Amino acid sequence: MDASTIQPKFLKNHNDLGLIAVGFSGGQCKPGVDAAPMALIESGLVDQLKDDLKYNIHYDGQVHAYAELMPKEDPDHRNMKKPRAVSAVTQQLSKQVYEHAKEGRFVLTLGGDHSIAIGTISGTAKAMRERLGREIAVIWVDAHADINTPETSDSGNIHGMPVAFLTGLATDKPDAPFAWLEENQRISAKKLVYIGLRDIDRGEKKILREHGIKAFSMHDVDRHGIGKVMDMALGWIGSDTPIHLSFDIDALDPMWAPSTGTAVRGGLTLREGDFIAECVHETGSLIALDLVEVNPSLEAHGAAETVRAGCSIVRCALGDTLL
Ligand SMILES: NC(=[NH2+])NCCC[C@H](N)C(=O)O
Ligand SMILES: [Mn+2]
Ligand SMILES: [Mn+2]
Repeated sequence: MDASTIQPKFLKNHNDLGLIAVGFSGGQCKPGVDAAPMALIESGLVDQLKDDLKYNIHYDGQVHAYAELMPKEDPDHRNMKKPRAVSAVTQQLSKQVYEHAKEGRFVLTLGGDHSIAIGTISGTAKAMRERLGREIAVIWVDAHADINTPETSDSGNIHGMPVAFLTGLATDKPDAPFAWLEENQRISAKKLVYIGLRDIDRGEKKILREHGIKAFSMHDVDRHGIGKVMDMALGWIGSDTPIHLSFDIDALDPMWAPSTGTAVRGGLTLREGDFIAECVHETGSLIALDLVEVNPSLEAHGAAETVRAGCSIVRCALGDTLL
């Protein structure tokens, strides 16, 4: 293994990487997803990035639980569960991501549940607008679309809503929890691409259709193969747009990643997941990666395997190659 030979197009220093460990589980109801960053790090991920892939890692050495930000009371708001906690954490995370991204560093965020993407993507979206005057594209790899609005969600879990807030399909009134999210922190629904979908709520299907959002479901992966799907996904984005990759481990089939809160059968193989990450890396446009929803406390016998799958995805996105 050696440092990647792909020249990054939108980063300042080839090998500078900002790492943020987010031990937050408040976007859904199952405890344990907050332990994922430590499990990923303990299994050697950071050392591999440093020693094998030669990244210069900027890491504060903490797993952020944001305990100091937790509200005393957090009643439901528009059917959302723990809205103030998720809002406070994502607002703070957005600033952390922005600080790294505006220095021109790659930003790697280890979650945590997928609600944290409200923080990560808003942070890179703002930084890329300010630093390069560009809008970012988002590749969302997931069994789920996570594009429920508070009103279409059955569960009220905010990890099923981040894309609605990030695209502005959902907004909050002034003084409401998500009022902090500003226009320059949002992304365009036209620059969003999904891969791996297979469990979409009825309201979400309507949203995807009505807004013409580009989505490659498992049906498309079966029909075309992952190679063709990646060509189409990256073709849609084009070669001059910074890419934020948000990877939910439940995109993988539970055979490879059983330890996750909302597992759905019929998913990607581990190789297909790695291949997606490799292809996005090869574009040279990748500026940030989220790895979310690993929950080592679920399906405990499969936890080590799930963590290993997560590490593998991260390494591939950061330029590790088979040969
Ligand atoms: N990030 C995730 N794993 N999201 C699962 C979302 C499941 C369901 N669509 C919901 O809104 O609750
Ligand atoms: Mn999911
Ligand atoms: Mn998700």
